[in-house]
Formats: sequence, structure tokens, C-alpha cells
Amino acid sequence: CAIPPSDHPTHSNGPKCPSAPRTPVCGDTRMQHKDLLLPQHPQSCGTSSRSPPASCRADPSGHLPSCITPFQSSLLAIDLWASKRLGVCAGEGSAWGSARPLMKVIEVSGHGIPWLLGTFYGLCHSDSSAAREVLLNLLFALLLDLVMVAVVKGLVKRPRPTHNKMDMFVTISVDKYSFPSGHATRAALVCRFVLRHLVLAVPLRVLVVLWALIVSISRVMLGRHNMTDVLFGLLLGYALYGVVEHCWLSPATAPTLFALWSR
Ligand SMILES: CC(C)=CCC/C(C)=C/COP(=O)(O)O
Repeated sequence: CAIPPSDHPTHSNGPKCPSAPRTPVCGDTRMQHKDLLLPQHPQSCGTSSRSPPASCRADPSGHLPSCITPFQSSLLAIDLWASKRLGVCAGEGSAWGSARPLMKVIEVSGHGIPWLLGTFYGLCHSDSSAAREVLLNLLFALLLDLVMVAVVKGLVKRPRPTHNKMDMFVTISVDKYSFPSGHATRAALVCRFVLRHLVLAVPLRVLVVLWALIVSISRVMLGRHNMTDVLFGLLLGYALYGVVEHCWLSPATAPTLFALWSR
């Protein structure tokens, strides 16, 4: 990676930022300011639209944490650069653009709508009380996941990568933000849930784990997310399963809810 002189953090008509890191440029994957967390505050140091220094974006009235260190901003820069390189299905003209339709099928397999509708359908049509208990808890897990992801996205407000084409199947307003990946949280949560509560043969268990990994990797390949969005999403989904397990709904703990679904 080279650092072009034009990206030096001192701007001719703005405040000087001597300690700010410069932005690496590799091939045509130059990072832009909007790739970093948030829209810039007008008073913050880097007023240029070209790679302003991350540490100068620390702004008490803005959305970036004021404590971001040069080390953290370097990690973010690496994340943006590597994610852009890995976004090989971000468009039809991208390096692996022909695989984009397949990636979009994988995307739908991890989308909230099919999971919510499928779980609800199963709940309405299941005859066994044990199956109803598992499905009711899966529904709770999926809703909890949607709420948590929406809250974190709304708080962090990290924009999606600039190379992302916003052509996703059914989104809600916070889905313009990227951190964390809702698909990754759902994949990790559903994977843990299924492995714990469904009796599956080993090859099927392996397939479930592979599905979760493929859904997660496809988020970066499609250009929807940076790697840190997906990694945090996986951790969040994994942790959310712990909450679901802790609050496990049963006829003893939630009798009214179970009465709704009993026949
Ligand atoms: C509308 C419903 C029920 C769910 C939205 C699902 C969705 C579009 C999540 C965004 O996922 P990423 O954060 O991985 O892009």
C-alpha cells in the first residue's frame, strides 16, 4: 500500500492534524471518508471529502466516539480496505459478478422475513406441544434479534460500504446502516438454536454450520458489509442465544402465551 502525498492529513484551508494517520491506497480501492463510520461534522478537522484522518473526526456532537485511537482507526482502515477487496460480488461488473445471483439467494436464506413466516407457519400447524415450545422460542429469538440489531444499528449509524448496491429484499429504515450485520446475527443465533434443539444427523449439523458461515461471508462478498460488521454480528447472535436460553419460554413460565397456541 502507498500513501499518496495528496492524502496528507494537513489540509490547506482547514485545521492542522499532525498526529492523524494517513489513509492507505491499494490499487483502485481507495477508501473514502464516507466508508468510515459516519457523516462528518462540519466543524471537525478533516473537511476534505478525500480520506480525512480518522482521529480528527473525534467530535463530541458527532456520532464517532471521541476516544478513537490511532490504533483503532488503523484497524478500521484495514477493515474498510480488506472488505472492499473482498466485495467481489458487489455488482454485476465485479470480479465475481456472475456469482451475484447465487449470493442473493444465500442472502434470502438468512433474511428475517422467511424465518419469521416459516416459524409462524410451523407454530400454527404443529400438533405437538414440544414442537410448539421450540417454535415459540425460535419466534422470540428472531424478534429479539431484529430488535437488538435495529437498536445497535440506530446507535452506531455506520453507513454501508460505498460499493454496496442497495437492492436488498425488504428492508426497514435502520437497514441503511451496516453495523452489525443482521444476517450474521441471525445466522449465528439460528445455528446455535437449531444445533441445540433439533435432533439432526452429523452431516446435517455440519450443513447448518456451513450455512451460517456462508451467509456471513456472502455479506462481505456482496458488498453489503465490512468484515467487522459481520464479525460483531456473529458474536452478537451467539450471545443472544444465551439470552434466549436464559429466558426460555415454557408452559410454566408463560402459560398465557402457550394457551394462545394450544389446541
Ligand atoms: C424486514 C425484516 C423482518 C427484516 C429485515 C432483514 C434485513 C434486511 C436485515 C439486514 O441484514 P444485514 O444487516 O445483514 O444487511
